[in-house]
Amino acid sequence: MVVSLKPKSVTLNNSQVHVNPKCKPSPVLIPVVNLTDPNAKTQIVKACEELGFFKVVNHGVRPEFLTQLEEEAIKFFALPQFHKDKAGPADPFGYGSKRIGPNGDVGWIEYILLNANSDTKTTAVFLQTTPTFREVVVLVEVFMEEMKDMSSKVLDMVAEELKIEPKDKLSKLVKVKESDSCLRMNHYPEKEETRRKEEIGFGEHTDPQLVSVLRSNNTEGLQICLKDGTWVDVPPDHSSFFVIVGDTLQVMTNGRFKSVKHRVLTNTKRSRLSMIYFAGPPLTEKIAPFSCLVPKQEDCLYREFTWSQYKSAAYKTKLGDYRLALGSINQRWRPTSPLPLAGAFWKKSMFPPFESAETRALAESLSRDIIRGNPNVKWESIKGLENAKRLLKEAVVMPIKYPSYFNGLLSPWKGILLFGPPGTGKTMLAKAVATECNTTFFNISASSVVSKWRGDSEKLIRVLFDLAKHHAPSTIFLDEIDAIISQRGGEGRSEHEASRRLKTELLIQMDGLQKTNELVFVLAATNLPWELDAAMLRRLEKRILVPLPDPEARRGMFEMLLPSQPGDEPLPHDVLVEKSEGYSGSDIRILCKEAAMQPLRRTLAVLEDTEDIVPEDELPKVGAILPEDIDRALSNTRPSAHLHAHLYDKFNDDYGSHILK
Ligand SMILES: C=C1C[C@]23C[C@@]1(O)CC[C@H]2[C@@]12CC[C@H](O)[C@@](C)(C(=O)O1)[C@H]2[C@@H]3C(=O)O
Ligand SMILES: O=C(O)CCC(=O)C(=O)O
Ligand SMILES: [Fe+2]
Repeated sequence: MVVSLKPKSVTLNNSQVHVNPKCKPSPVLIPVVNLTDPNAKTQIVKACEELGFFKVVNHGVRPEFLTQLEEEAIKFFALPQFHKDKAGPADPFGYGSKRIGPNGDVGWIEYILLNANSDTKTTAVFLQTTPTFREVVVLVEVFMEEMKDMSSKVLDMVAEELKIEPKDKLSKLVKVKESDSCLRMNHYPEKEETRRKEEIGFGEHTDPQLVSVLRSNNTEGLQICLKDGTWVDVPPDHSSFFVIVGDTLQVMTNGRFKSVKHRVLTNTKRSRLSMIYFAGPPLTEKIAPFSCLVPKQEDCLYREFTWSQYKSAAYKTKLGDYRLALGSINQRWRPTSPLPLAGAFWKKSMFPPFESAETRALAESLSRDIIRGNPNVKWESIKGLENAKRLLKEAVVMPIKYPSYFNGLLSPWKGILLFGPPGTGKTMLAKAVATECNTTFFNISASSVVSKWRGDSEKLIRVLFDLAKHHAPSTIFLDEIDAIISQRGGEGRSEHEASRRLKTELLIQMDGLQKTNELVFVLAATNLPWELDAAMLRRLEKRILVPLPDPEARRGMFEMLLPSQPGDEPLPHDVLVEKSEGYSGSDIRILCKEAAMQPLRRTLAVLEDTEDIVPEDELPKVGAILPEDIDRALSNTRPSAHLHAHLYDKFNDDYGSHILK
C-alpha cells in the first residue's frame, strides 16, 4: 500500500485539524488566530495556555515581500560552502552549519543568526558573501521591524486579556531599542532517505525568549510537543506565521503559558527554509511572574532573574535541556555569581532527603503554609526607619551579596531581632531583606506554630531549618518570637513540656547555623522584647529597634496614602503629621482609611435614598476628602502603641545595636 506523505488537513471551527497519515490518526488542532478579529486576544490566551503555539493569519505582511526575502536567503544558502564559511562560525551570530549552539548539539541544518540590535554583523554576513548585499540587508531590516510589530501586537493582546497593567508592559520589552531580539534563518537541505525513521534537522528545545514568530516555506518538518508528550506535525503554510511561547513568557505568566517544546525533522523530498524572530527583553530586564497573576505569594513559581542571567545560563545548557526545571538541585546559587544552572530559576524545588515519610509529610505541609516566593517589598516603599534599614543592610544584605568580605571575625550575623511597638513595619523590613537578597523566605508566626503544631512543633523546627538550608540562601522570619521564647516559662514555673522542647530545638538549630557557612538567617520579631529569655537573646546577636515613625516618616505615609488630588483643596498634611505623634504605621493606615471613608459615606447616603439599583456606569463619582474629614478621622482614631515607648527605648539602650557615629 502506498501512503501519501502529504498531510491531509481540514478546517474545523477556528482550528486546522491535521491528520498525519504516518501516525495513529490523531487529529491535531493548531489554533488559528486572525489578528484583526475582535476576539483575537481571547483566542491567543487560550492557545498559549493550551499549546504555547498558534498560527497567525491576516497579519498584514505583504506576500511579495516575503517571497523576495526568501529568494535572497535561498541565494545565500546556495553559495559554495567556502563562501558561506566566511560569515561563520556562529559566535553565536553569523553563519553556522550542522552545529547548533556552543555545547555539541548538531542537526541537518545550516543557518544565519543575526542580532536585531546591531546591523554591523548583518552587513558583515552578507557583505562578503552576497553580491546584492545592500538589498538583502535592507530586506532583513524591514523584516525585523515587521516581526517586532507582530510580536508587540500579540503581546499587547496577551496583556489586555490577562489584565496586565500598564497595557504595554510586555510589548514595551520588545519595542525598546535595548530589546535583545534576534533573527534566525534556517536552511534544512533535503536529506537522502536512510533506514532511520526520523532524522533531526533542529533538535527538540524551547525558545528562551518571550515569543518567537516563525515563517517557513511550504516544506513540512516542524513538530510541536503536546502536554502529554506526543509529537505532532505542524502543517506548513508559507502565507501564515506561527507564534511560539518562550521560557520568559512562561515565567512572567507564572507557568500559565507554557513554552512549547518543538523540533524540526529532515525531509527527503524538499529543502525547508524558515525565518524566526525571537522577541527578547533588554538584557538588564528583571524577569519574574507578574504580581497580578500571582494573587498568593506562596504560589509564585519562579525567582526573579535578569534576562542576561537567563541567557547566559541557557548558553551553558544543551539544546534539549529543560531550562526552567530543576537540574541538579544541590548546586547553590549565590546572587553574586552567574547563575550556574538552569534549575536555579525554579522557585519550588523538591525537598532534601528526609529520614522518614512522616518528616517528609511534615515538610510538605510546612511548605504549603510558610514558604513564600519573593515577597516583592522594596526598601523605598517603607517610609522612614532609616536606622533599621541601614543596620539590616549591613547585617544581612551585604553578607549575602558580597560573601567574600564576610569571613572569620566578620562572618555574617545569623540571628537578628527586630523589636518595637506593634504595627511599625517589622514584617515589611523582613520582606524587604528577602526581596533584595532574593532569598527564599520562610514566614512563620510563632503563635500559630505553637497553637497549630503543638505536639509536633519540635520536629517542625528541625524540618524548617533543613528546608531553609536546602533552599539557601534563605531567611527564616519568626514573627512574635515571644510566643515561643518567653522567660515566663523559666525553671521555677510549670512550663508546658512541648513548648520547652520546641524552645530547646530552636536554640539548637540556631547554634547549628553559627557553625556552618550556610547562608540561612533567622530574623525574629517581637513587640515584647523584654519577655525574651537570655539564652535566646544571646543567639539573636544583632537587635534592631523598629521605632514609631518620626514626623518625616509620618509625612511620607500620609503623602502616599492620602495624596492631594489636582484641582481639589490640598489636604492638611501638616496637621496630620503634628497630630499623629505616637501613631504606629498601622495606626496611620487606619486613620487614612477612616478619612477616605467619609466622602464614600456621603455618596452611599445618596444611593440609599434611591429606590432602584443604579447601574455600574451611572454610579455617582465619589467626592474629594475634605479637611473636616481629616478632623473627624483624627478624633475617631487613637494611637495604640505609644504607651510603652519608654520601655522600648530602655531595652534599646540596654541591648540594642546602634549605628556607630
Ligand atoms: C544549544 C543552544 C543553541 C541556543 C543556545 C543554546 O545553548 C540553548 C538555546 C538555543 C536557542 C534556541 C532558540 C534559538 O534558536 C536560539 C538562537 C536561542 O536564543 O536559544 C538558540 C541558541 C543558538 O543557536 O545560539
Ligand atoms: O526551522 C524551524 O521551523 C524551527 C527552528 C527553531 O525552532 C529555532 O530556530 O529555534
Ligand atoms: Fe525554536
